[in-house]
Amino acid sequence: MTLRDRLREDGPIVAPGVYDALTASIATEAGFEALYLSGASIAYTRLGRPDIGLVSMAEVADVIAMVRDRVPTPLIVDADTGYGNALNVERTVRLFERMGATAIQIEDQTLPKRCGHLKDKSVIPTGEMVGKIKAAVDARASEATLIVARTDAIASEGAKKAIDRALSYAEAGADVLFVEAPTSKRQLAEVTAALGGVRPLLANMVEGGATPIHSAADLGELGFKIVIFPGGIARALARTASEYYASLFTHGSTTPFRDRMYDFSALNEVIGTPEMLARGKAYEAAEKDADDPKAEDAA
Ligand SMILES: C[C@](O)(C(=O)O)[C@H](CC(=O)O)C(=O)O
Repeated sequence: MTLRDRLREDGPIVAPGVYDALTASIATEAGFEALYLSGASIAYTRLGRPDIGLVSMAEVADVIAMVRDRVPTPLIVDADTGYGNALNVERTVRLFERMGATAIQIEDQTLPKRCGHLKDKSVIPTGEMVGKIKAAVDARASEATLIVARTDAIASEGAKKAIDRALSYAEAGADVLFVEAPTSKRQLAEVTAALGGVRPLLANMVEGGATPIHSAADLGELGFKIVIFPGGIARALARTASEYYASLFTHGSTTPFRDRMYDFSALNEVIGTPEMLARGKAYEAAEKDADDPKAEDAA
């Protein structure tokens, strides 16, 4: 089922953040029906830096391709501002779609953008963003590719103006609306009351961010259709990494940490080593059969 079809069915779609092929495959194995390729998590893990517009279009495209090579799970890709104006958006949408994005999210921040949960954000004029959404819709090769329009306007213009912007972006052709960083349950409900009947809505859960954390079930009841937990995995892994390195530094051994780690064979299971090696062997056997004239005669 395409993500577009799934959006017409009941129940919220929970899309956990991923930032590489390993996290994408582990999340898929856990059972999630869609994944969110988080720009923040790429910045945190690849650059060890904040989500302030440092990651380039080509770097994200690379990650999409590597995730796609590993899992077929629908992938919602964070394209930040589209890396420039409407013409940059065109190129971004074409490239990300080719690499395997299922949905592409474009936001209305000025450049350089910053994480929606940091202070001092600013937004471009509504008309300019409408042009960028139109460019995104026109640039996609397939109707199956969804365009997610995000507005960051709550912080600078308030919820009412952010909702008006989202309505304009829907009119421009956006398939999914994402009003970033409501600061209370009341504001989350204001968003769903105004926009729930217009387009499927996306809610963003950032642990310690501006929006109070709710479960996917609660957000589904409020009227959200997609719930992302974009940076949670980077926060969980960063904490594990700190504790792991501190333990190794103190003890000069990984043994005290062993019950919190996969061992060699457990990780090999996670990354599919036995299955891959078996496939390699099967190809070797096929190659040998093809070289062996007796095998050909027998066939
Ligand atoms: C959704 C988001 O754009 C992301 O990059 O994943 C971020 C999330 C985060 O910083 O944890 C955001 O701006 O909300």
